[in-house]
Amino acid sequence: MAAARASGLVVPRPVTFVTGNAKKLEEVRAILGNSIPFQSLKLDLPELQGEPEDISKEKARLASVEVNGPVLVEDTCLCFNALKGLPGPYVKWFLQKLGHEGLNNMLMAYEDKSAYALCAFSFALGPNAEPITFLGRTPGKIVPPRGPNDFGWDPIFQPDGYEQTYAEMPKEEKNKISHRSKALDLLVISTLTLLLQTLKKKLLTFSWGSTEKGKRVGFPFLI
Ligand SMILES: O=c1nc[nH]c2c1ncn2[C@H]1C[C@H](O)[C@@H](COP(=O)(O)OP(=O)(O)OP(=O)(O)O)O1
Ligand SMILES: [Mg+2]
Repeated sequence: MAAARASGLVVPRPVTFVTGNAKKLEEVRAILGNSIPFQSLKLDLPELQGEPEDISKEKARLASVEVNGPVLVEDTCLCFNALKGLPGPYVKWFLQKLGHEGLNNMLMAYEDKSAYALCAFSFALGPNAEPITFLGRTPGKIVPPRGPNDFGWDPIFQPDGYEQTYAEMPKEEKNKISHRSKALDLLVISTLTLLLQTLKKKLLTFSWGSTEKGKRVGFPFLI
C-alpha cells in the first residue's frame, strides 16, 4: 500500500488500519515499522459468524464503508485441534466469559492440547472493492497461564519449539514468529510485487513512449 501509494497509481489515499484493540495496533506498528505507513482508527466493528477468512473480509467491507477509503483489518483466532478448530474466531467471547483457566478446562477431557493461532488480515481499496486476505498461522499448545496478562490469551499459548508462552517472550521474539507477523509478511510481499509491477509498467511506457528523431530512447534494458 505505501509502496503502491508511492507509485501514485494504485492507492490514492493512505491506508487506515481499523481495530478496537490497542495491543493489536501496537504489534502491527512494531512489525511493519516503516515498511508500510498507515494511520489507525479505533472502531469495534460488528463481526459475522463463520470462517476466519470470511469474517475478516466482511470486517474489511464494513471498515471501508466507515472510512470511505483504503482499509486494513484483521481477525484473530485461537483454534484447539481437539475441538476441530474451536473456539477459533469466537475466542474473544470464550476468553471474556471463561478466562485462561476456563480455556484450559475446555481441553481437560482431551490428551491433545495442541492448538494454533491464526491471523486473517484483509485489505480493501474502498467500499466497492473486493477485499484481499492474507493468513498467518503459528502452531503451539495450550498451557496453564504463565507470564504477564496484558494481551488476550498470550499467557496460555506456547508456540512449538519454545519453552515460553507468547506472554513470557520478549515482544520482539513474539513478533518474529507470531501468526500476526506471518500474515503481515505476506501483505508486505504482495505490496512490493504490486509496486514492482507498477514500476515495470511505467518503465515500459517511458521507454516505448520516448522517441528522438524516430529513434527509441530510454532504458529498455531496465525492463
Ligand atoms: O496475538 C494475540 N495474542 C493474544 N490474544 C490475542 C492476540 N490477537 C488477538 N487476541 C485476542 C483479542 C480478542 O480477545 C481475540 C480476537 O478477537 P478479534 O475480534 O480478532 O479482536 P478484537 O475484537 O479485540 O479487535 P478488532 O477490533 O480488531 O476485532 O483474541
Ligand atoms: Mg473483534
